[in-house]
Amino acid sequence: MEDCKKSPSDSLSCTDAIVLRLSESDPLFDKKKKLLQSKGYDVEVHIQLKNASHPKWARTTAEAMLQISRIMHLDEAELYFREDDSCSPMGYYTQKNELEALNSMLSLVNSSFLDDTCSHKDVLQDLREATMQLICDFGDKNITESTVINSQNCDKENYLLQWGEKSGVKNRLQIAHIKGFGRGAIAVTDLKVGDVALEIPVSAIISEDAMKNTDMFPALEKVDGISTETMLLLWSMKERFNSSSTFKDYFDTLPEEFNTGLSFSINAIVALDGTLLLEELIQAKEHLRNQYDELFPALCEDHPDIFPPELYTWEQFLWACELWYSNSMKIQFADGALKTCLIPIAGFLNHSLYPHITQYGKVDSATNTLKFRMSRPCHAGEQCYLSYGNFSSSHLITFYGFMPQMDNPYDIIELDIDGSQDVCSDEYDASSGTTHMVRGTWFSDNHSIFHYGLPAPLLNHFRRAREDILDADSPLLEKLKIEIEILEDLSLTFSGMMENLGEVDSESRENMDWDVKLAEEYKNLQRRIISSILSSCYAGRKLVEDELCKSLAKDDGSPC
Ligand SMILES: C[S@@+](CC[C@H](N)C(=O)[O-])C[C@H]1O[C@@H](n2cnc3c(N)ncnc32)[C@H](O)[C@@H]1O
Repeated sequence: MEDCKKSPSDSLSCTDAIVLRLSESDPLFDKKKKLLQSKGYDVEVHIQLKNASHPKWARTTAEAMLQISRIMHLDEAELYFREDDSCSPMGYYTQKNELEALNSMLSLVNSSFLDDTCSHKDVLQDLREATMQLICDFGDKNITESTVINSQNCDKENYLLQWGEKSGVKNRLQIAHIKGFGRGAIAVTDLKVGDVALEIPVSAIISEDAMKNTDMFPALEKVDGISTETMLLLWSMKERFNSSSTFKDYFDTLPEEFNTGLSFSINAIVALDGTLLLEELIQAKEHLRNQYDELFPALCEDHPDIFPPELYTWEQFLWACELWYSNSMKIQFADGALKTCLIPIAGFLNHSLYPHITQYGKVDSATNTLKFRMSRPCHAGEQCYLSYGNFSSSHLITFYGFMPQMDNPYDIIELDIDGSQDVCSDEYDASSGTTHMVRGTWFSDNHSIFHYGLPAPLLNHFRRAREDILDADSPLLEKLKIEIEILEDLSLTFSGMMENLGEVDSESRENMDWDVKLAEEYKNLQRRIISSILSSCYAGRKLVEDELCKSLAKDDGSPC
């Protein structure tokens, strides 16, 4: 799941201003700086509280802060696909970016509020309300379908909740079986922005500390080059069968099979022919098999009492890999240490592109607990979602075994084009030197001529490649001809990709095994993305040809 990330903005508060500041340690600092500057902002923006003069100040200021905060929270792909001229002042990049941007504003306002030196509490209160209102307005525009919930009896899960209560867990979630999700967490009461849905004491978190107190640790320490994560994984393979484990109730809730891409059958792998996921899965599995072969049977032979061979088979190793990939979280502890952990109860939270909880990776040093705070409201009875990260469907299939139901803006196809030559001089230089990519063109609002719903950095890359035959003063006619060439080249590339995917499987999904079904769904998604690009190229070509025709008619007076 998602790493605990340092916020891209180091924002400050002071007595009479709120300061939004882009952190210099942000790996995308230069690109974001240019984007901010192109919109008339600096990397540090002071919001003067004493300027709050008119009744609409709070709302207008919150909206302006949001524009800045959005940019500060963009990731690489969001930055690449941003659309300047189509983005209305209140248009958002992705739902996750919007929530992060709004919540970081809220925490900034809240921390100013707690600052005793601040003499503008009434203004801050208005700003807080305006920000909360923006979160609610955004929620109203993005209503997620209510999920059919089957609240069956969950004995093992209930034991775990009881164990949690005894261990000091504070919980406002109930566990239920949800169609299409396995188990999930449901809000017991209405949860507001900022409410803590779940609070787990550090003592109830499974981290390397549990493993370091066992007789396994001294043996593992001697293994050359072994990582702490691998030690922990090997520990969990045995601990799951330990009837006196502190975490027995947690291990009892884990499934016998995880059904991630790592356990795809050969039929599912074959079904992925023509997709990049095929290669990704094969490589991931090969990597794990090599890792297993490096450790076993050697460890079992050297320490049969610590590593009983029947617990350390390849199948059990793969199960543990799937457990850690699909359920672990990277947590920053109070001493600053970053550790990969399993978190009982929090492990029931499913992923969404429009999550309720976005920031959860840092232990609160005052309480020594991990808090799962709401970034948007969740009504009683609704499923409460987490964000596992900005992952593509191929990553989610490989390591989690599912594909999001909503359109995923992180489903990108990277193109084998060298972008390092893109030394920038135009308005799109924020993306120079990056990998070029495409995604479903339905995400774009701008399908007009010279845009076509395709990413500007990609189009500009191709335009630059033809710079020797074109300059800024070239006649429109020449420019249009080049546009046609670019669209033709793109059509050719993507037609080839489409052909590689082969015919659509006509077999009914009902009769397919889970993995073949998932593989087919993934392949259909790839077809849909490529088809949208081909349609955009086709429609774009028509637009350019019409323009070309008009331009020729103007030049020689003939009718178009
Ligand atoms: C951390 S666990 C969440 C709890 C899990 N549903 C269970 O029953 O134990 C992660 C797993 O939940 C499932 N999952 C998470 N988000 C999902 C989603 N949006 N759609 C379908 N399955 C999801 C996947 O099987 C994933 O590997």
